[in-house]
This record gives sequence, structure tokens and C-alpha cells, in this order.
Amino acid sequence: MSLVGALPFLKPRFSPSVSPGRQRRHTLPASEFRPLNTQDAISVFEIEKEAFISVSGDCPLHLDEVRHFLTLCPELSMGWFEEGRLVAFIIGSQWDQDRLTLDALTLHKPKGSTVHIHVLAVHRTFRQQGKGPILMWRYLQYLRCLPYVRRAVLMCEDFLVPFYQKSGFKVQGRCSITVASLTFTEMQYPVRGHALMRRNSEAIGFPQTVLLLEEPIQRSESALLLEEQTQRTEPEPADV
Ligand SMILES: CC(=O)SCCNC(=O)CCNC(=O)[C@H](O)C(C)(C)COP(=O)(O)OP(=O)(O)OC[C@H]1O[C@@H](n2cnc3c(N)ncnc32)[C@H](O)[C@@H]1OP(=O)(O)O
Repeated sequence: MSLVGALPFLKPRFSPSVSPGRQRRHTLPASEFRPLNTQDAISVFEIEKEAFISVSGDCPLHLDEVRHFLTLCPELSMGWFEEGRLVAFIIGSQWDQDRLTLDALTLHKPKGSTVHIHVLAVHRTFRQQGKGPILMWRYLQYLRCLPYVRRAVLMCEDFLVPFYQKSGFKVQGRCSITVASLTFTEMQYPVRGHALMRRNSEAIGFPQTVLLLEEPIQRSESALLLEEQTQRTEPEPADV
């Protein structure tokens, strides 16, 4: 019996016969989309602080609320990481009523068929590059793979209505929620009701869906180009 066979713990980690190209990579993936977890909460809140608190003094989710939703329903969040750094994120939870009320800001209703998108934010240095619309597009595709989701809703300030319309959201009306002097428009996106065709792919950890939309989402040329580049730079599956 060889020494290595008898004492497996002495076995070298990498076989000398493995070619350099097959060795484990130690670099962080260039671009990765994944659900967030509570360890990401600080990075999320750092982006929120800059994006909202520095502008209006408040933000959609305080740090404890970020942790709360990432504990209760991490599968309704999505982060975009570049070389391990969070550059954009969405946090959602389930809601069970037609319109948003104050309770929707803090509660997750696991029996609800609506996903309430609490916040979409892009890190300051990565804005105006089409990342927000791409992340939203991926998120909405992902929601289509969750059988219990019928629609997505959000509230936004009026100046962002055209931005969300480009992602396929429709105005539902004035939101009953106000925060200090801020008022909001409520918007919704029908997740069910479209014909859809599934492609059996599990890239980047999210099931992918190819959609046949009744009304195609309008995406700008820059967004399409960036997405194409992102797909090109997505990492190969790690060696096992
Ligand atoms: C539910 C909520 O979370 S509402 C709050 C939304 N989040 C914030 O306000 C946080 C701070 N802001 C951000 O994080 C980002 O600026 C976002 C999420 C609003 C936009 O993301 P970005 O990646 O910067 O989007 P980007 O600038 O690339 O714009 C993409 C398209 O949306 C349009 N757009 C962006 N911002 C706006 C706006 N304020 N009003 C109208 N259109 C807009 C752009 O013109 C562009 O369209 P085009 O490509 O056809 O020219």
C-alpha cells in the first residue's frame, strides 16, 4: 500500500498532474448576481446612506429592517457584486393586499402573492451605466420562476415614474403612504399573465427564464450592451 493511500490526510491538495488551467481559482468573480444574506446588510446600508440619507435624511430600510427582511425572505433579494463588492441591490418581501399600506414597510406576509420591492439602489460610482435597469430586469425574470408570485409592486417619488415604466411597471395611483413631506406613486408589474417558456439553465445560481412578453420591456441600448458585456465576463463554474 502506498503511503498516500494509507494516510489520506497526507495527500497533496492539488495533484501535480492537474494542468495549471484546471487549478482552483482564487480570484473573485468579475460579476455575480446572488440573493443577499444578513452578512451583506452593512454593505446594503452603506449604499442606502449615500443614496437616500444624504439626500433626504431618511431611507427606505434602516439597518435593522434590512437585517429583518434578509432573515425572513432572503430569496426576494438580489445583489450585483463586482469582484466581491456590492454595486447594486434589490430587497423585496411578500405582501397580501392590493395596495400598499404603512404595514407594508415593515412586514413580510408569507402568504401574499405580491412582491413588494422596498428598495432598488445602485452604488454612486456605478450609476448612469444601465445597471439599475439590468438588475431590475433580472429580478423580474427571477420572480417569474417563483410560482407564488403574481405581481410586483413598489412606491417611488414621481420623478422616478418614467424610470420604472421603462422596466415595464405601470402606475397604479397615488400611494397612501407618506414619509415626512415626501409623497409617492404606486406602481405594479404583472409577473403572472404572460406566456412564458422555460430554459433549463441554472447559471449564476438563479433559474433563468426566457420570456415571451405580451408587452416587451423597453430596455435602452446601453443597458442591452452592458448586459451583453456582463454575460461575456461571467465566470466559468468553479472547479470542484
Ligand atoms: C422602490 C425604490 O427603491 S425607489 C428609489 C430608487 N433608488 C434611488 O433613488 C437610489 C439612488 N439612485 C440610484 O440608485 C440609481 O440612480 C437608480 C436606481 C435610480 C437608477 O439606476 P442607474 O443604474 O443609475 O440607471 P441609469 O442612470 O443607468 O438609467 C437607466 C435609464 O433610466 C433613466 N433614468 C435614470 N434615472 C432617471 C430618473 N431619475 N428619471 C427618469 N429617468 C431616469 C435613464 O435616463 C436611463 O434611460 P436611457 O438609457 O434610455 O437613457
